[in-house]
Amino acid sequence: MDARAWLVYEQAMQDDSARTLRHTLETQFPEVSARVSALDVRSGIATIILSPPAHADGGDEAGLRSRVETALLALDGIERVRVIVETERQPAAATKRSAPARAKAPAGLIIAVGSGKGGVGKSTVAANLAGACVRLGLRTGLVDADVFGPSAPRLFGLTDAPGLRKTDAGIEPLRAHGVKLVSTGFLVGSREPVVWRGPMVTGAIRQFLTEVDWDGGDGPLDVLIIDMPPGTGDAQLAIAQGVPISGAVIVSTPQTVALDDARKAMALFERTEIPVLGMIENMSFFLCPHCGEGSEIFGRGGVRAEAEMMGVPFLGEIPLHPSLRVASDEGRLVALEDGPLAGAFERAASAMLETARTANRPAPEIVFEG
Ligand SMILES: Nc1ncnc2c1ncn2[C@@H]1O[C@H](COP(=O)(O)OP(=O)(O)OP(=O)(O)O)[C@@H](O)[C@H]1O
Repeated sequence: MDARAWLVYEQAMQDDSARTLRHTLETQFPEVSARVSALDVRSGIATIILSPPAHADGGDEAGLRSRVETALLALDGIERVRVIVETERQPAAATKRSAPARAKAPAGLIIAVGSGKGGVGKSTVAANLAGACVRLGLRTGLVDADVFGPSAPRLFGLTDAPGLRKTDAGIEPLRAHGVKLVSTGFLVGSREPVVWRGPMVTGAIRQFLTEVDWDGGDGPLDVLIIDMPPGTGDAQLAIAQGVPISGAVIVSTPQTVALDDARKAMALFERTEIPVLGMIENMSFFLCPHCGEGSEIFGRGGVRAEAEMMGVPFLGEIPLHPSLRVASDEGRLVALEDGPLAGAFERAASAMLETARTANRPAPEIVFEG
């Protein structure tokens, strides 16, 4: 099966699982089914977003959630169930949300990291670019905006984290490897649920960009990286309207199928007037963990050629290396360790920051004399 056929097959399987899940809820938990505002199944993980319970006291919400989880876990192909319950917004917060959203920038530079298709390593690269920024001495934050497939808890070793809290100053980010971060992955199991309302994808992103206390007394962030969700442009629109975004970085592998999709991702950013800062080639070449030799198995250089063709900067190449996958699974950032991968991420991050700073520098004022 070629890569495209595989993706079609995978999508069909996901749709099938989502249908089975929906049917189970409708037949076994009609009261829950009526409250589903979003449902998604990906890689065996089911995410269900529920609107708030009808009664103010919530009834036995915890018991209900646990019965739903048990029933869904019994279904074929479901390995984990995440139930997120929205809570009603306070009137004051609602007023704040309708105020001009572009008022306050959460960081000096805000950089979205996107890709055309899943599995090219976008989240791994985004997390390690954040790590490289910390290594460069910058106050760094990361928004994991992939609502249905959050990766930050795993990549930052925070799968058992207690969950996000909301204080008077705003949502308190978690912290790992020197990076402040928020993710919907931290909402599940949260003891004090974050107030959550509105369409899930755009609502979550807007809230993460405008209601998080990134400063927390440490000073404002220098750079905020947004790990973008895959999609049709809703997320791009949400960030474009929410904050003064510096630009987007596109991660791609060198294969033709990935490059085709990267081009589409670029078009989505451009449509929402987010400048594309450049492209990064991930899994550029295989770096042998034994001899240190590189083998160009996927056709290294494809992304550089694509970037040149599209007229955007090429920001760097990250080799395919088993230690990167191992570190990611163990919640470590290779960008903060020693070795060739750290060097590759540092070079890519420096190029990204330089391009972002140039793109955000105000044009020189020309004064005509006489
Ligand atoms: N350069 C690399 N070398 C080795 N493994 C890598 C590399 N980049 C990513 N990986 C591994 O590839 C897998 C996919 O990476 P990741 O989850 O970051 O992709 P993604 O594009 O964000 O996918 P999705 O959109 O599906 O979440 C992970 O197991 C990750 O550890």
